[in-house]
Amino acid sequence: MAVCTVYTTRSLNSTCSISTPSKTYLSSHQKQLVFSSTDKRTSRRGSSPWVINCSAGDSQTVVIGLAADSGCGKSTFMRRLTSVFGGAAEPPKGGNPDSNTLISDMTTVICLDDYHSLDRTGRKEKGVTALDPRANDFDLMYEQVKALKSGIAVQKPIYNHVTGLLDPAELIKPPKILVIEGLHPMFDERVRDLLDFSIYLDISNEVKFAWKIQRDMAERGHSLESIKASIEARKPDFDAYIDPQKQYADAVIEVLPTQLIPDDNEGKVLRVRLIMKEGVEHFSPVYLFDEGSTISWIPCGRKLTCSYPGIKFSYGPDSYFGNEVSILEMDGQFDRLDELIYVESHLSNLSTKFYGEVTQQMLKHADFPGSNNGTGFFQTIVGLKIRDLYEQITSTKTAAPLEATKA
Ligand SMILES: Nc1ncnc2c1ncn2[C@@H]1O[C@H](COP(=O)(O)OP(=O)(O)OP(=O)(O)O)[C@@H](O)[C@H]1O
Ligand SMILES: O=C(CO)[C@H](O)[C@H](O)COP(=O)(O)O
Repeated sequence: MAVCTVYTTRSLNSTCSISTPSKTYLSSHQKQLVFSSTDKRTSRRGSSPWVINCSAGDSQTVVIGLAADSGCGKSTFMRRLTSVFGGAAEPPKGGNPDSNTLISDMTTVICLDDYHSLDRTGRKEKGVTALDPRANDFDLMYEQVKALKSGIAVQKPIYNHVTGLLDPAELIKPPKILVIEGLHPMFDERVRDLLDFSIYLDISNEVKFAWKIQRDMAERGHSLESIKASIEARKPDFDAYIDPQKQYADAVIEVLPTQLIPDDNEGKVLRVRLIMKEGVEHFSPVYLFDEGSTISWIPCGRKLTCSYPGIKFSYGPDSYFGNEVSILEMDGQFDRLDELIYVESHLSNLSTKFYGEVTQQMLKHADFPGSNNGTGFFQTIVGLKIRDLYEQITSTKTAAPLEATKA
């Protein structure tokens, strides 16, 4: 006898069904569907013939993908994003203290490291890195993201970064906004197709190295040689499996060394480019002064304090992996965050709810890495665009039945 429980956050008038090869079990008017059958379920990691479906109720899970290599600012970005929606993001209450999941009122952020199919020892034995698709279970990732998007809770595995082992699973309920962050959110076509919006953090090698040194030497006690060796060892797989995902992203935040200081090798002043795909549903790219024009702007004058090497903005249309894009670029850093309002007031399509909201968010998190340059600025803007996308998607869904009635 097999017993299966489906938790759904869909409305009470939604219908859930589970199809096995021999029968379809149907349940309506229930938030929790419990059923039993004599069918045998195949292993969780095998190709399961059980298909679980819930009809759309009045709730909707919007799925966002965030891809980047390790140590490239995903956690910092997530903290900025969840702050836009309000409330604190915390690990599941009473669960595994080493859980990688962060839950707030509106958002649940799951880390795709949890879909590593090989633990640290397993990878060592097989001679593969965590970036290698063979070390990850994309079938399970797809099944579970699809279930959450359909309003069904899942038992997600946990990869424990402290022990390097795969821990017992944790229950993840469908949130309003599900963020899947990690190495491979856009690698598998099936998972990619589930994303309502995708972001890639493209940190150039020079900058990645500077950040790694800062964190792993200062905070984790690693040596310079071991950091260099770890970056070199990951590079072939990074180039093969992680980097190519940027072609699918709706927005890319590219972080490069500054061009304002000739031959700069400190990596402290950054040139950051926000590459925004045109024609993405529910997403209108931000622009500077005049949409579609090519602009170069040095705002350092009476209203913005700029010490050496100053700040330079650029904006214009471009092409990226054959796609039409708009690129907003900022090279340099802010001296005074409160003056950011001057820059904000020259940008359009920011999806703010009130004048100065970007500046307010930046001031709120002035202590986060990147708050004085384009990384923090553009991450905050993307956070506001995601809020807008969520509001558009959910309002479209709730408006749809009305339209049908009218017709
Ligand atoms: N915008 C930034 N400017 C300067 N340094 C940054 C920035 N973002 C991140 N860093 C540096 O990189 C480190 C890693 O950042 P973060 O923890 O956000 O990355 P991550 O991608 O989540 O890493 P991991 O996957 O390894 O957990 C930070 O401790 C900080 O030193
Ligand atoms: O690329 C990574 C993503 O965070 C990690 O290196 C990967 O998850 C393996 O983790 P660990 O080094 O803790 O075994």
